[in-house]
Amino acid sequence: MSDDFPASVDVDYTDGEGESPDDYPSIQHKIEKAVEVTRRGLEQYDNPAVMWTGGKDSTLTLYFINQVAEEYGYEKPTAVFIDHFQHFDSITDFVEHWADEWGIDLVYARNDDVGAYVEEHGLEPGDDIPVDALSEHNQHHIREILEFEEDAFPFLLDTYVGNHLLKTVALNDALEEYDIDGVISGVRWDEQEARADETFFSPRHDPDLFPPHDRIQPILQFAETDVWDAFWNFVVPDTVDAFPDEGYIPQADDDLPEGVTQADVPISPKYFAGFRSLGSEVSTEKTTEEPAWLQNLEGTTERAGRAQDKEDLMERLRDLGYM
Ligand SMILES: Nc1ncnc2c1ncn2[C@@H]1O[C@H](COP(=O)(O)OS(=O)(=O)O)[C@@H](OP(=O)(O)O)[C@H]1O
Repeated sequence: MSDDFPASVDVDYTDGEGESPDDYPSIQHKIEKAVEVTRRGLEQYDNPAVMWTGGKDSTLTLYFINQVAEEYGYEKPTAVFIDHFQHFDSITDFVEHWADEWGIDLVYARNDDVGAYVEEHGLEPGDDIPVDALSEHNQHHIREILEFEEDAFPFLLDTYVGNHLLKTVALNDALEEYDIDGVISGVRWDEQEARADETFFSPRHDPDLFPPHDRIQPILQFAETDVWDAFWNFVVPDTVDAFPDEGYIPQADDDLPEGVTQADVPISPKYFAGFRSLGSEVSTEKTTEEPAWLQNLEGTTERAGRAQDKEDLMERLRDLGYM
């Protein structure tokens, strides 16, 4: 990144302040804004990276990145997948396949020190990890930054220590290793109260907490239902030759146009099987077998079962650098 970051970057940190999805009345308005933010991000940052999980939000974000990079001739940013050791198996096949298809350089960020302990002791999610078995770096985060005083913590993502070590520390280390100045992510205003006040460009400049960088958030203005609209009307028709150009919304998991299979579309099979979100194997529940986009999106919650969302946990995790 540039030596004089953030002075080298010309973005409006207040863009999006006080707004909600309703301020963008149609899918066209939402897409126009996503393209504008993505273009500015690719133009202004020396070394942006996209945070990609194979989930619908980050895959939609990556679609805008691909479009903008191809149209305006920007280099495609590296995609960072934070491997927290509790993903659904099928997710890595999915990201590897589409990274290859779209010519994306994909890297994995991991907290290797925690990973080594988990592997060596054959831990299952929920088992305890003793603090003193970890590296100084991790112990510094646990004691000084999180101010956690107990001797052990559970190997679980949706907890204060687990989420911070497995995701935020892994992310921070990757920011440093790859010298990333712009983190492009797929967070949305409507998915989590703690994200409702985010702006399209959001500073993370405190060097005591993370390597200084900005967050670039092109799809804040998409509600869950808009994400699916964008997939079936734009992303899939643009990606799959045999898919009708005017778009089509499948009414069941096998209701795909002639000549198109689930493997052809850049939508994880988990959504076809009824998952609404893909957090982790242990924290994500599905409530029905219906494909995600056909469910009662407005009347039920997208993040059923995420302990992370309880009380003020998400807010505290975000203050320390989580997405
Ligand atoms: N493990 C990992 N690796 C890379 N990038 C990640 C990761 N977790 C979150 N993100 C980024 O944040 C976006 C929103 O995440 P989620 O709300 O689905 O995650 S979570 O509920 O907090 O686990 C998410 O988009 P989606 O996963 O598509 O929703 C990513 O852009």
